[in-house]
Parts: sequence; C-alpha cells; structure tokens
Amino acid sequence: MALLLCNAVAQRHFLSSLHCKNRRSLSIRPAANTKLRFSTSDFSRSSGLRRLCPLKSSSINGFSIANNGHVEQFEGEQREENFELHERLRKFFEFLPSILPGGNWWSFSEDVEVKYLAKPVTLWRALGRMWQLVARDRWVIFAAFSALMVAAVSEISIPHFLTASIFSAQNTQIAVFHRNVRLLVLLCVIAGICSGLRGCFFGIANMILVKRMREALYSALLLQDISFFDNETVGDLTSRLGSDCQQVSRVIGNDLNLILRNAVQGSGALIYLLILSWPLGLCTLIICSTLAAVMLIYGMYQKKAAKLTQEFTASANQVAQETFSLMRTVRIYGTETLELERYNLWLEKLASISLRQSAAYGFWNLSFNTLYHSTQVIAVLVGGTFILGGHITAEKLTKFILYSEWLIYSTWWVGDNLSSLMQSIGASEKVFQLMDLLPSDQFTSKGLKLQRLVGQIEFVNISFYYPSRAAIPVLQHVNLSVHPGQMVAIVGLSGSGKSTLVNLLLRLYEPTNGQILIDGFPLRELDIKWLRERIGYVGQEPKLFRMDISSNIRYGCTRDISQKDVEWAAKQAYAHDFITNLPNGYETLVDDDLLSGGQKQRIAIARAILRDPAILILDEATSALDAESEHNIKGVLHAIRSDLTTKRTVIVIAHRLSTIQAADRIVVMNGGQIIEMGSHSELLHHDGLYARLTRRQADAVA
Ligand SMILES: Nc1ncnc2c1ncn2[C@@H]1O[C@H](COP(=O)(O)OP(=O)(O)OP(=O)(O)O)[C@@H](O)[C@H]1O
Repeated sequence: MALLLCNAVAQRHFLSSLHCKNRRSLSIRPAANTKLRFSTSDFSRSSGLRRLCPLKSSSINGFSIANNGHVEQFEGEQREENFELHERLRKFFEFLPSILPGGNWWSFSEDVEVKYLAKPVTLWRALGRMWQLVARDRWVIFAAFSALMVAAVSEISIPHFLTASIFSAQNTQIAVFHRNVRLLVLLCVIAGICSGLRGCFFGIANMILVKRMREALYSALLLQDISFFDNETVGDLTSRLGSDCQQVSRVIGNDLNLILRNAVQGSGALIYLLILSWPLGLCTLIICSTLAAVMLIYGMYQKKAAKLTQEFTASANQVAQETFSLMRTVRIYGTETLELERYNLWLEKLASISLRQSAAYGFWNLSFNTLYHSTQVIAVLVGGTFILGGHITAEKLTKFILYSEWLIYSTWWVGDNLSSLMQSIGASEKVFQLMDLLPSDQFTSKGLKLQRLVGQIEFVNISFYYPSRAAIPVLQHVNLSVHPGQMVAIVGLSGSGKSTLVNLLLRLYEPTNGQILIDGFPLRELDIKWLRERIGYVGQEPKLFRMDISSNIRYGCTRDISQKDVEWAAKQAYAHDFITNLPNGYETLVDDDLLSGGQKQRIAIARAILRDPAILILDEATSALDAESEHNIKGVLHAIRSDLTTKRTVIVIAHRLSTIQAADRIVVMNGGQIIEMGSHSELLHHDGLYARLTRRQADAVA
C-alpha cells in the first residue's frame, strides 16, 4: 500500500512536471507574423530545470514570453507538490495503524446510522425461526440429514481404504488388496449417490424456507396500519422481500448443509487421528482450534458487514425505485446527474464495506494457509521422528497426513460457511423484525355487521394528528353530521384537512380524540371490511393496477359481477366510449402510465359505482376531467343521488366550486377546523371564505 501510494505520488509529480513544460511552451505566443528565434541571453540561471524556463518577461522577434512570473509559479508548484507529498505520507503513516488488526479502519460504526439497525438476532434464535417456517415439511430436512450423514461417513472412510489398498498391494497381500478395493468402490458409489440426494433435499428445504419467509413477510406487511407505510419506503420494503430473503435462502441449502458435512467429516478425521497417534493428533487439534478462533472472529465480522450491506442495498434500491418512478420529472428537470450522485452515495458505502470484507478475507486466508502448512510440517517432523524411532509405520504416517489435511480443510470449510451463515443471519434480522410486527387490530378484532348501511355519518368532536407528525394537529374539534341520502361538499384551502377527514371516515387512521358514528354505531365497533365494501371511494390521484380495464373496474368488488354490469358502470362514469376506442376494448392491458389522468379518474368512478355503495366519497374526483366530462359527472352525481331505489350519502371534496353548487350542504374548512357551513346561497350571503373563493374562481374563469 505504501508503495502504491508513493508510486501514485511519483506519477503525479512526473505528470505535473510534464504539464509545467507544456505550459511553458504554450506561454510563447506569436505577437506578430514573425519567426521564432531564441537568444541565450533570454535564458539566464543555468541550473537544472530552470535552464529551460525563461526568466524575464520579454519579446523576442515579436513573440511575447511570459518568463519571470512563470518560474515563480513553477517553484510554487514544486513547493506545493512537495508539501502534498509530505501530507500524503503523513496521512499514510497516520492511517497505517488503523488498518492493523483491531484498528479503527475495520470498524463499521461511522457508516451506520443507528436507525437503520434492527435488533440483533442470535444464531440459535434465527435458526429456530427458520425451523418454525420449514417444520411442516420436516421430512425433507430429515431426509437431507440422513443423506448427509451417510455421504459424510462414506467420504471420510475413503482415505483409510485408499492407503490400505496401496500398502496391501505394496506388501503383495492380494486378498486384502481386493477386499479394500471392493470396499473403496462401494464407498465411492454410496458417497456419490448420497451427496446427490443431500444436495437435492437441502435445495428443496431451501426453496420451502424462502417461499414461506416471503409469504410470512408479505402478509405481515400487508396487514400493517397505513401509518406504518408513512414511515417505510417502498424501495426498502421490496428490498427486504427480494434480496434479504434471497440472502437468507442460503442458510439451509448451502451454509448449514456444508457446515454439517464438514463438521461430521472433521470430527471423524480428528477421532481417527487421535487413534492413530494421540501426540500428533493433539498437535493438529491445537492448530485447528487456533483456526477455529480466527474463524469465529471472522464470522462475526462478516455478519456485521452483511447487515450493513443489506441496509445500504435497500437504501440504494429506494433511490433507484424513486428515480425510476419519477423518471418524467427527472428528465424534465434534467436531474439525471443529481440522481446518479444520490445513487452513487450508497454504492460508495457498499464499496467501502466490501473493501473491508475483502481485506478481512485476505487476513483469513493468510491465517488458514499458515496454519495449514504448519500441520504438514509438524506431521512430517514429528511423524518422521516417530518412524525413525520405530513408533509408527509409514502407512500410519501417510494416513495421518491424509486425515490431518482432511481435518484442516474441514475446519476451513466450516469457517468459510460459518461466515456465510453469519452473513445470512445478519440479513435475516430486519426480515424477522418485520415479520414479528403485529397486524393492525382492524384485522384481528371482529366487529359488528349491520343488516344494512343507511349512510348516516357523524363526526363528533374529532381531533387528529398524523402519527408521523405528532406535534402538528391536522384536525381540531370537528363536528359534522351527514344525513342518509345527503350530498355534502367539503371545500377549503389546500392543506386544510379535507382529505384527512375522509381518511378517518375510511378508518385508514384512528382519530386522536372524539369519535365517528356510522348509522349511530361507533366506527371502531363496526366490521371494517363489511363497511368498506359498502363505501365507494375515488381518490385524488386514482391508481390503476397492471391488468385489463375490465378487471380494474371490478377490482375489490365482492358481488357477482357480469361484463354487462361492468359496462353499465363504465357508461355511468362516461368511460365506455374511450374504452371501446382502445385496441382491445375492455380487455386492454393498462397500467398507471398508459391512460390520461381524466381517463383514470373515470375508471375509478366506474369502479366506485359498480360497488353500488351506500356512501360515495369523491376526493376531488373531477380535478382531472375536461369540461364536458365534468359536466357529465355532475349528471352522474345527480343520477346517483336521485336514484329512488338506493339512497346514497355522497361526500365530495372539491376545489372546483362549480361542481358542488347543488350540494345539500357545503362545509368550509380552514386550518383543520370547520369555519362555515350552509348551502351555496347561504354561504355567498355570509360573505366569508367560501364567497371569497367563489369570487376568485369566477374572476379566474373570466
Ligand atoms: N400521511 C401524512 N402524514 C403526515 N402528514 C400528513 C399526511 N397526509 C397529510 N398530511 C398533512 O396534513 C395536513 C392536511 O392534509 P390534507 O391532505 O388533509 O389536506 P387537504 O385539505 O385535503 O389538502 P388538498 O386540498 O391540497 O388535498 C397537511 O398539512 C398535510 O401536510
């Protein structure tokens, strides 16, 4: 590293001197159309590089030469370079102790913000959790272990019969030789078959583990309160489901499988070595114990590194996901470089972790190689002395060397796979933490199902703040009654809490104070699924799923629906015409980007109408519609309200006040409070905020 650093500095030094020369030649500029002739008097001071540099500012045959200042500049540059070299060397020597084992370069603490870290999971707890997930199919695990045991014992017996065959042939013991070779062939066949079965069964167990883990995680996430999603990012959650689960997937199929195989074989080899010669066996055991200690430290380090890698990968994914989903905005504002930098920030953090992991791997390999070769040297040294003393035979020593190699390699494999296991366990921490989240009590408590929903809504003294912004009250002491069949419009300035009121009615959040009554029953006591099935909702920015239009309109409707019903709803929402003009009509595959805002809103309105809701909520549903469609939708609203068979309560949040003039009641909100309430004419007469907003919009149209 020191050499590299010095090389880099030397290279820079050389390049900058070239640069200086180039600049000197460039400083000679033709002042007129004259020939260039230098006289020696123009160059004084004859020492070193300075000989090449002109000293005085002069004009030679019409060429102006910047000289004296240039030399000073050159000297200055040289001083700067020397200083830089010293600085670099100083920094390097300061840095040197930090990269020694135990130095702070190895510590990850600076790279982590505490909030990213999940609670540590111990190895046994993580394995216990994984066992719970695969326990239903425990036969696969048992089959895998049985195959592993048979394969491991067969494999570990091979060197014994191999050596015995060679030495029996050398001693011309033909019968023993044939028996040993037959056993050798049998062991090879058994080891081959069982290894295959072991790999296959562990692979199946792995697949089961990952599938169940993703299932459990996904269902735990789906059942969280909406406020949970206010704090978590999509990129982060998808990263947990994707790469984290994939990383954990290595645990059974790869890590445990190989650890167990090598542990069995290593133990077999050790027992055999101790039987062969206990002093030699003990020497090997000491070396292996040292290796195991190094391995343990290395494994812990890798676990920590893996945890951080997962966190940073999730953050990088989050940036990429956000950028891709806002690609149009990025393109229009030309922020590609900025986004790349944002992504690069996380890539650099990942690279820094990876660098330390590679360095740690280097140390680990160094220890292994040193210890491995010491076993060989000790075996030859001590074993050779034993042979010379007539204590053991050459056959025994050969077996000893073969088995001690086996033992040390098994220890190495166990170490390598243990560190991989630690990485997987590190990756599993956040996954388990998310899996342990309790589902929202909306899914656990059984609520009341009324015979029918009439549509009486009462907000009684409602106050609310979002859990993610506990200090800012969004609604304060809101009291509002909506009678069945009434159409109530909510208007107000942006951010006044209109959508929040609807969010509480849909029970996406719970009020901080007060309560909401539906048909006289507290909202909390009603079966929320039952209630939501009877509410039609069109949001501010309707989103479509990547499926055909017909399925998008049917989405979430629990009634039996025919294609005719779908088309009826589409006609009511004035969506039928544009749908039939699409290449595949109702079968056209759409997603959120393929339709205009107005078209998406009409599909969302059709979706809401199809549910035949007792309560219909339109949150600025007309904001993206053209004037004609808006007029049509006003007609739909009117039709829905005057449908005598089903009385619907309609709540409309609108910025375009022209759409809600016919509402039974208009509620005006400001700063989370209701400040005015009445019919259109009453509010105009009152001459408050509503009248002001109406005048402003009329002026804007004029
Ligand atoms: N999920 C959320 N977490 C935290 N604060 C929120 C959340 N949603 C909205 N807010 C805040 O609550 C306040 C009221 O928002 P709300 O969406 O209810 O206003 P609005 O009247 O519907 O506005 P607009 O007409 O612009 O849609 C705003 O200050 C907003 O920043």
